[in-house]
Amino acid sequence: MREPAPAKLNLALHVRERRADGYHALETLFAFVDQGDVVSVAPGDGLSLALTGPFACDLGSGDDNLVLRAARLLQSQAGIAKGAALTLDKRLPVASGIGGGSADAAATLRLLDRFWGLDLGIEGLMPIAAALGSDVPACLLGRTAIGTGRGEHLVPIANDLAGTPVLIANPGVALSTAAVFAQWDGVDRGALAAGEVSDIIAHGRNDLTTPAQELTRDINRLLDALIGSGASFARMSGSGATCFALYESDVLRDRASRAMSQDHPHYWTMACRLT
Ligand SMILES: C[C@](O)(CO)[C@H](O)COP(=O)(O)OP(=O)(O)OC[C@H]1O[C@@H](n2ccc(N)nc2=O)[C@H](O)[C@@H]1O
Ligand SMILES: Nc1ncnc2c1ncn2[C@@H]1O[C@H](COP(=O)(O)OP(=O)(O)OP(=O)(O)O)[C@@H](O)[C@H]1O
Repeated sequence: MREPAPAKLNLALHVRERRADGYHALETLFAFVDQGDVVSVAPGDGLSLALTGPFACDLGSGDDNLVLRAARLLQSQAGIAKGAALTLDKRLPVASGIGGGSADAAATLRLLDRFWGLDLGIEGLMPIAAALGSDVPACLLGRTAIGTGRGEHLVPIANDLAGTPVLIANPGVALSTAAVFAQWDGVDRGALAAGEVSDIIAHGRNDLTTPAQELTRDINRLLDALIGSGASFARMSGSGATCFALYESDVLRDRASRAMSQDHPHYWTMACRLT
């Protein structure tokens, strides 16, 4: 049994306030693409995790892996002692702003809900997701949505840009989410616009871009390369350093992808579509 863990994008991310609990109040437009990690499960005694895929070497398969944390939390919340032999095919770069770990945790919850026959559904799994991380509820829902609070209050929205060709690129730099938030200057630059996804993006920002750029100059270089590649739009996702670009056609996107691999051979790229 397998479950996709699609990459998450923050099409816009407005940071409004530093809260007393150390988190930041956000307004963000979450969206997903048609590619990402994959979590699969087979019968097993106890809980175990095996890692495969291009980024397996950047992660441990120990207790702190979000797949095992999600499985353990679900086991204890459901009051069951069933086992699971889990495999994570790690295709997304780690600590890169596209929610890889959050997507894996969410996919694990959906997968084990079926595998263990718990039938909690998305609604029943939501509190467990929120306990695992700010992005896990959005990844559990897996639909275009406006997120508020620390990202866990979600309102789904129809995506007028569904199917749009996307190129996602990372300069090969891992950024700590906490370190990027710590660089935010405390200035509230205003709410998300109302309207369709395309309106929200056009009038939106990623307020973590400048903080992330203070930690790595590669983001400026990557955004310039994407904008110069024929994209109709480019922005950083989450706390970076991954950026995404939207294209008017597959041909333009694929040409940009080839140019990026030639000009920046050490960058990681993924050609995909908004869902
Ligand atoms: C940047 C985003 O990816 C945008 O969707 C998320 O806000 C981050 O979500 P995440 O990686 O699931 O983050 P968590 O694991 O919950 O938190 C990691 C750290 O990021 C900071 N953090 C996270 C979320 C938030 N709303 N405010 C924060 O200040 C906190 O220092 C926290 O200790
Ligand atoms: N399965 C996993 N995949 C990725 N990271 C994991 C996983 N399990 C634990 N982690 C840890 O979680 C941290 C954040 O990883 P993740 O890839 O979710 O960050 P991110 O892409 O910046 O996510 P976000 O956009 O939600 O901030 C990493 O430092 C990593 O060590």
